[in-house]
Amino acid sequence: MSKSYGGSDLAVRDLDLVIPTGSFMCLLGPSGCGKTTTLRMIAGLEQPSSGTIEVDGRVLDSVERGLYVPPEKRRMGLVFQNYALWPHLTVLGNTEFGLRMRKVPAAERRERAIEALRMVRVDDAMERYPAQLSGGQQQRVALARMLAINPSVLLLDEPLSNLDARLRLEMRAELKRIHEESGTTVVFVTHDQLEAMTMATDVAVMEAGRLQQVAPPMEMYHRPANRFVAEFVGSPPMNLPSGALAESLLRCAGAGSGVGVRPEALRLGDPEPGAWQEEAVVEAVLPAGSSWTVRLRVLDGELFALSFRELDVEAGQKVRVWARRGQVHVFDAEGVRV
Ligand SMILES: Nc1ncnc2c1ncn2[C@@H]1O[C@H](COP(=O)(O)OP(=O)(O)OP(=O)(O)O)[C@@H](O)[C@H]1O
Repeated sequence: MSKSYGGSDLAVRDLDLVIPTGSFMCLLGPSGCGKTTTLRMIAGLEQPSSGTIEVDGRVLDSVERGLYVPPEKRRMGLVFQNYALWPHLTVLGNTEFGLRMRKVPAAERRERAIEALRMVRVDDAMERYPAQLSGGQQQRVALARMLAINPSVLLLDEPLSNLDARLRLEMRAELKRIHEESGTTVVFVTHDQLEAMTMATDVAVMEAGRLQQVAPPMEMYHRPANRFVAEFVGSPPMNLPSGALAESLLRCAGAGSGVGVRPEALRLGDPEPGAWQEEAVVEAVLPAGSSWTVRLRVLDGELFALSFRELDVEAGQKVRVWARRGQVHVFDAEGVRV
């Protein structure tokens, strides 16, 4: 499918994406790449300009056939970044709200709401009002409200971005658990590659409205389809040198127009036979407690190396830097990984 707003440039271009039932699919990409637009089309809040959307063999949108199913008939739950809870309703009241709208009888409503609250672990605060909850608890209630309606697909648009780092980490683990427990298909929009890597069963990377790659996180990490994905996924980002340093790497790794090597693939010291290697000067050592990042000057360029063991080097020191051949990524002139 594609989407253009009012005839302007395409916000989403020829997106062809299959989201397996029960998967946790992260739509990942920089701001403005079309993630939210994609999610809103799945929800039925926007209509595609061309193409179709199908869930379980049921066509929800088909521009060509003039078909459009409104949001409330899609059995999807949508949670935004700003998950407004009703301030005058208790946690239980908020969680029951969607079921009330769907005219579910009172007893069943209560039972389903309590079950959802138990799943997100705020069942001990059912009688409280949103103002009496922490940010993380409010977020959980917003989730419970969606889980209670038993959606076939749960759509989440950066739901963790308003939380502090500690809570975000906790909620990532929680979301993962809730997904595994509920078996619901989740589509999660984020620009945070770590969020995508840690939670998703599948990641779809987008850039400028175009899908770049769909793969399980570790596959995306080890075999990025192109330069964009290689640079976007991973922290610190992949080294993508040019000039003589790139040529040195290419001489070892194979023919291509571009080359990349992840910081953690670079080692210091005696190289293994057959490895790529060069002499380097340590420019800076950046210890971070559990890891060490080193900036190296190599030929006409620089490389960041990352180690999870303490490095016994200091600035100004000469060292040998090396990497296994198989860990050097080669790209062709179009930036596609060879
Ligand atoms: N309602 C709208 N009207 C016109 N243009 C829009 C509208 N919504 C989004 N766009 C444009 O469509 C493109 C994709 O936007 P979208 O919000 O889908 O990106 P995104 O990847 O979710 O970004 P972000 O992470 O910043 O939310 C952008 O160029 C944006 O300016």
